[in-house]
Amino acid sequence: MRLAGRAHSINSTVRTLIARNFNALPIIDISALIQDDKSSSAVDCTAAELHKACRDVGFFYIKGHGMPDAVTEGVRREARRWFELPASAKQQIALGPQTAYRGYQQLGANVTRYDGGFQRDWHEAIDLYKEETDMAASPVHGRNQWPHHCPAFEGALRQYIDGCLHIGQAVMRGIARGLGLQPGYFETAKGGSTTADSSYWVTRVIHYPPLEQGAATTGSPQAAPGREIDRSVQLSCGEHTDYGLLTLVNQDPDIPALQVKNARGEWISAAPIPGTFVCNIGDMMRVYTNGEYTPTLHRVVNTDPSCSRVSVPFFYETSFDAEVAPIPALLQPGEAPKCAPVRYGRHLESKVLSNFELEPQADIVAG
Ligand SMILES: O=C(O)CCC(=O)C(=O)O
Ligand SMILES: [Fe+2]
Repeated sequence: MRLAGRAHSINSTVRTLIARNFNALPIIDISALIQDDKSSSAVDCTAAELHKACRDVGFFYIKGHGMPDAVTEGVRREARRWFELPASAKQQIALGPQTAYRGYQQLGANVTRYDGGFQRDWHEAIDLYKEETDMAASPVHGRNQWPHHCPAFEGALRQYIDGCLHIGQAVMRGIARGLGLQPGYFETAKGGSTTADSSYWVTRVIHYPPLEQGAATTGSPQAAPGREIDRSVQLSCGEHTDYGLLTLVNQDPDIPALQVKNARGEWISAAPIPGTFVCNIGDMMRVYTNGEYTPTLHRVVNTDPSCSRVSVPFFYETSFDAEVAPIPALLQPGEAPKCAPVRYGRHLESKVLSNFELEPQADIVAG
């Protein structure tokens, strides 16, 4: 791994393409990182595993993360109850530009854009973001719309977010170490701040009904005339990469729905494994590593005809204002940066502002 020096014996793009022919996702025990024993050789081994997984797959499971099952299961159980509420109750915290895109998105409001159009994703969700103090600085800055009328759900969510921040920080320290950087690199690299408190975060609580319901509404005349793509396969969530550093996915057991694309174009199942999170790296890691780590396309297809699925992805990010650029120490002598610098918050805004088609859809009844 990096700690022993970085031998670029073959062109890194060629190597990435060869390596990305994965058929399964690695499972990595991160308990040494959670214990934060800086001198432990177990930490070095874990860092090496993370490096290989980020470079060759972009996805991996983590176990030994320390979050009790009661927390991961509790947040999904309370979410499921909340999504069973009548549509009118859920719409009380509806998201839109006026709520800084925080709150409830009804079924089909989230879209995946393709050349020439978009397809509605067949899910409903609650979106929460870190609350920044300067509300005027961004269209996504604002107060969250917590499900106040369900205290058990709100409590479970807050506990879950605290735990995910801790796990995200530990995994990013391992990734930094695997790259041969100081373990705290992704904290100190954040626009001059030196505390983990500057990490931005996003969480999305998602409910995916079985897809049969969705198929009937694809191409409906009420939906954005002329622009919706009539694709034969309705997806729960269309293919995409994530926007930031690291995603942790807490998903319902027994319902394989998350799929990850390998270099041969095959969709590999990231089926649930009890006690684990599925993790993946996002767009910012490509820039930081000058393309050595690339985010992997993934999608969600809930093919179970009888069960809806709940997942609660947590996105552990760099600070909102971070100027993300290839890390000089990761460049080979004479290697030019090929990834243009990007400000994380601007990247997030551009994605969030194009994620939704919020006009009323007369044919879709959520709840
Ligand atoms: O629900 C899942 O398993 C993953 C969802 C996802 O990819 C996302 O929200 O970015
Ligand atoms: Fe994703």
